[in-house]
Amino acid sequence: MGARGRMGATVVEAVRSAPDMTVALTVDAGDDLGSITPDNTDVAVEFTVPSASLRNVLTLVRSGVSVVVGTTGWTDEGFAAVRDAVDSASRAGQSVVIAPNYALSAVLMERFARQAARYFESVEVIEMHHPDKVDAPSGTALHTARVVAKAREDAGLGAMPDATTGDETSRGQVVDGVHVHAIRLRGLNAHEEVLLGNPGEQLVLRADSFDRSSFMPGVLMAVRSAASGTRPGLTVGLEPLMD
Ligand SMILES: NC(=O)C1=CN([C@@H]2O[C@H](COP(=O)(O)OP(=O)(O)OC[C@H]3O[C@@H](n4cnc5c(N)ncnc54)[C@H](OP(=O)(O)O)[C@@H]3O)[C@@H](O)[C@H]2O)C=CC1
Ligand SMILES: O=C(O)C1=N[C@H](C(=O)O)C[C@H](O)C1
Repeated sequence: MGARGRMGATVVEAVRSAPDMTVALTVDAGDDLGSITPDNTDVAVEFTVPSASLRNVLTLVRSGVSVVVGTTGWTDEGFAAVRDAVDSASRAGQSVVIAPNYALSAVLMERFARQAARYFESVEVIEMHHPDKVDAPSGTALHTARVVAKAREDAGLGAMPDATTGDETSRGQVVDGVHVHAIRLRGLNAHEEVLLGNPGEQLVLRADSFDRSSFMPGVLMAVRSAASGTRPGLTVGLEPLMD
């Protein structure tokens, strides 16, 4: 799904180049999703737009196909709807993987941020992307902020120091207490920094996807997992597959 888009086209080429995979169908906006069935497709890959992704995934799951999803904009309600649908699916081993970022560098950066969060007073997230991106902040930045906030909460840390008063529009979006800043700049692709601060010291974690090829090993890893049927149900994020 989304085969003519920037990510979709890159995925089509990656699957064509993979020795153990074939492209069954390419589908985009306006095409009939009903053409994708378990008879012609083991795993559908979905990179479309946040407004269409939930509907696409539910349709595919209900038709018996496993799905790997890269589209961003997912909510807890969306995850719950997909979890229910795939758990009550009739085909054994059917699965859905939804990950905001398939680049190994970004997944590892988030893991390191989770490990580090408990040791610092302050944490902020900055994401930087190409200006053709429709959503902000990025799905990855939202996910990172939630993961960091959870790690801080688990460690018993309170609110971060911030003396800002009055108009706070310059302080970014606050996600579970973590400030997230979004930059859109021609020439960039997909980049994220997590800044962690203590009195007299700073740790900067940074992941750069210079090219969409960076996402392909993770996408193919998720496709292989879904095709194997060894991890039925919903998996959120790539990290559980890497472990
Ligand atoms: N998880 C990850 O690792 C990554 C995730 N992403 C995410 O993937 C998504 C796609 O990004 P990108 O490829 O750059 O975006 P593009 O805009 O280049 O591609 C989106 C594609 O989806 C198509 N589309 C739009 N609506 C529908 C619909 N209802 N059903 C089927 N197809 C539809 C568009 O068609 P048309 O142009 O005709 O409207 C287009 O071909 C974004 O949410 C982005 O954040 C991006 C990179 C990595
Ligand atoms: O739209 C993009 O380009 C990207 N989207 C994903 C996101 O929103 O996190 C992943 C990556 O940042 C590239």
